[in-house]
Amino acid sequence: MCITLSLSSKPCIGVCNGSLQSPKSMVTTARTEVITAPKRPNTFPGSTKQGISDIDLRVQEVVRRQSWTNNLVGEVNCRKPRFEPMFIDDAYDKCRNICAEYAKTFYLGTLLMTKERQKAIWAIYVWCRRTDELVDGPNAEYMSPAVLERWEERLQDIFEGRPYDMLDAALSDTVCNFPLDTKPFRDMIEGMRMDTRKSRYESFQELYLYCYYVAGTVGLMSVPVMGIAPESSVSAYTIYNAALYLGIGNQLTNILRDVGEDALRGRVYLPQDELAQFGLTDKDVFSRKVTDAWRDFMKEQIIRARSFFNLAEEGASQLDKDSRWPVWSSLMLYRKILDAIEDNDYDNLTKRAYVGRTKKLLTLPLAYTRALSKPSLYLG
Ligand SMILES: CC(C)=CCC/C(C)=C/CC/C(C)=C/CC/C(C)=C/[C@@H]1[C@@H](COP(=O)(O)OP(=O)(O)O)[C@]1(C)CC/C=C(\C)CC/C=C(\C)CCC=C(C)C
Ligand SMILES: [Mn+2]
Repeated sequence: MCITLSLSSKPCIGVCNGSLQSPKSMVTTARTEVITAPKRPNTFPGSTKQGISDIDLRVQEVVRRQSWTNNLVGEVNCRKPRFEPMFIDDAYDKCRNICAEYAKTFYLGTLLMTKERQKAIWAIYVWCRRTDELVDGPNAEYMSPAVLERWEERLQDIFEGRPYDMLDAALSDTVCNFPLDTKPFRDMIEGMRMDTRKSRYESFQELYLYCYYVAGTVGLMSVPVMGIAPESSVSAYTIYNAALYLGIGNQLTNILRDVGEDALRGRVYLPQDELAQFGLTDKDVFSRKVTDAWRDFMKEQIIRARSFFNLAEEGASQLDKDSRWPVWSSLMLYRKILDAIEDNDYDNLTKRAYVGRTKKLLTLPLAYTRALSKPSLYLG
């Protein structure tokens, strides 16, 4: 299946008519519940040994602000367009089909969620996938700063109830049903900008920022939809952090799986200073030879990716019970990719680590069992 990206400023045929553009005033209601000040950790997982950097603080600031959106009920950020019920059902169906086609296992996980939530997650998935396709997809050669600029304007239109096409309309509807904020969406676009400008990362801090932009943001977008379990006693801030860490863990894993493929595109998403500590350079990446130094380097990278999954675990159990299964599935399946890199004796230069269908299917009931576990009282 192909996701069409229509980025010209011409209106799209048959979809964007006047009836989609009727802004309604925004109603925002704050819940009365009081959020206690989160405990401030001394170090963040992205921190260097030298301490907390500007990047950690910037990312944490976004997480803190997003955790406040969870305290909002009603039509947040909503200029509700007057969609015909059949039109909007069709729009969500299209999102559903794309999600089922591109992310089969994850799609299966969404089936347990409430109807409203699954539709919202499909709409967000499609927007993220289309954003990623701008730089990674078949039309990537047309990528330019202007394209991203236009995509960002379109995002604003989505949030203001002026969707450009059907897939956008599903997201316009979603932002009226859940307290979503534009910031993580904008930051994902910023990640695509970064990807077009940069092909090397000097340190883990730089890479951490990239991972936040392209994947941590997905975690932040997902929590307001998935919901926090009413019996959870930890702060929303802690749960949003766990979501951020799951996104980062997924992206780091993705990077480790794809080192060889990325190198063929001239890209190295590995911290240059850490490569140097193991006596390695870009040349070793491009040579596609798996040496002992490479294996030792990879072992450390895998330990770090796993540490993000460990941090995400407790947060996954704090989500609303119907939303936990897809999250546990994603966490457990991505972890298995790291195991597969080990099974390939750390050859991610010429091989793509792969989790077979049987292993995937066996993981789903295990994830389901984990999803049944109740939120613990204390998240250390
Ligand atoms: C339940 C669940 C997993 C929900 C998220 C659904 C969603 C909106 C996914 C969008 C993913 C997407 C298309 C992102 C665009 C950028 C991108 C491609 C990032 C990489 C995804 C994996 O894609 P793939 O393997 O297909 O990569 P290629 O492009 O083919 O190379 C990423 C690795 C990011 C994935 C990040 C997540 C799915 C975030 C997970 C975090 C949560 C759902 C929060 C859970 C909450 C708590 C409290 C733990
Ligand atoms: Mn991609």
